[in-house]
Amino acid sequence: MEHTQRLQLSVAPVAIERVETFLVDLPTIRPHQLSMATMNGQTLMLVRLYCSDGTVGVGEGTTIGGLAYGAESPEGMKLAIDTYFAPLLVGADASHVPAIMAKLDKAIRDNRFAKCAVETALFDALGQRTGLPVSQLLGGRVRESLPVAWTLASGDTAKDIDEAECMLAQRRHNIFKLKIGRRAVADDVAHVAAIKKALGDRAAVRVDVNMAWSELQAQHGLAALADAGCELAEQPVATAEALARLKGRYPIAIMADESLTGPASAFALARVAGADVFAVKIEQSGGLRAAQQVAAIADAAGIALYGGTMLEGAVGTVASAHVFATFRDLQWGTELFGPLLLTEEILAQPLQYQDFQLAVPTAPGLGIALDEDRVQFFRRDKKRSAAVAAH
Ligand SMILES: O=C(O)C[C@H]1C=CC(=O)O1
Ligand SMILES: [Mn+2]
Repeated sequence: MEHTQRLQLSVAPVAIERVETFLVDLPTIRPHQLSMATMNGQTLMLVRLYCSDGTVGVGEGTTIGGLAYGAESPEGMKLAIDTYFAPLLVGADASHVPAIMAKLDKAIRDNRFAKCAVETALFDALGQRTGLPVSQLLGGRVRESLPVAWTLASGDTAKDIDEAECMLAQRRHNIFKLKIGRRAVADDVAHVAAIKKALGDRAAVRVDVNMAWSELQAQHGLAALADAGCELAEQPVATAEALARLKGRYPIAIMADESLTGPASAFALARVAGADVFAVKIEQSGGLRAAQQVAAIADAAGIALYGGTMLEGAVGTVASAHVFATFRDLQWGTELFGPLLLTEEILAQPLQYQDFQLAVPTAPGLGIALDEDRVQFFRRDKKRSAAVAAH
């Protein structure tokens, strides 16, 4: 009897009744300097799907520096979902996640970040409906916590060393990614070498060039970085072909980030042996299942895995954590520190970062609850109307 009831529950249609999107603006704890932008704050595009069984799924779309990193901005994602996604979602059976995503893919080109936000919300609601964490819905987790790197990007060597020492003392991070590519190659190398020398064997040091180098600059830079004890360089150059030519020439791992925009690009990069490591990002991949496909391609090609971030807030970070928890191998750990870069907590219960790891939540769905008052407070539209009312 119980079995029959469960079966009915799992096949009974549940309609998406309403789609809500809004922007949340949060300050960063310090300016975050990347080669293409300096961030003083982060904007989260949150989407909520209200379903006929009372479940409400939440998802996040976030990027770096407005349109500096990619073609989708938070404002653009909101517009796309309100105008083009919502009519396709309302009335659809919320439990049929792959079918809904196929419908969206057919009607809407690209828009990977917005699709990822919607797929996250669908899985969150499905998890609440079934009592399962998103990682279980994605096939099952193989680890309960994830190593988390921290990015040093204050723009100042001494400040970065202090920040790293602080993180080591708190046992929060012992892997550091340094953002370089803004200055002359020699200056950047000196910056990295000074940090590695100060930290020694207590920490791993990696760099992210965010495509800023020419191939010739990369030849000089990678050789010098390897000598300085830097273990990995992320996207030193822009193209897959240039990455492939650099890979294997120096004793430093080459990781692809911007070159990965979903499974097809992962396949193309694997074919030219363009990287030692893939930085898998759920938004860049176009969703949670697409990120798993990118990881499967890496596995098949003998390419190692790293769990990347678009500096998402708590919702996108937890969605990523559920996905990365399902990877068979995660040789280079993750960088799921996004919420820690923000001054404000928007969850009722903060995520658990300890002993250099992030714990993957175990409750149904994403396993998190928003602090509704704080979310409402930081909503862009609420702040505007409050300002208008004051005049
Ligand atoms: O990887 C990127 O390019 C984006 C991002 C990830 C960490 C960070 O500080 O910036
Ligand atoms: Mn990167």
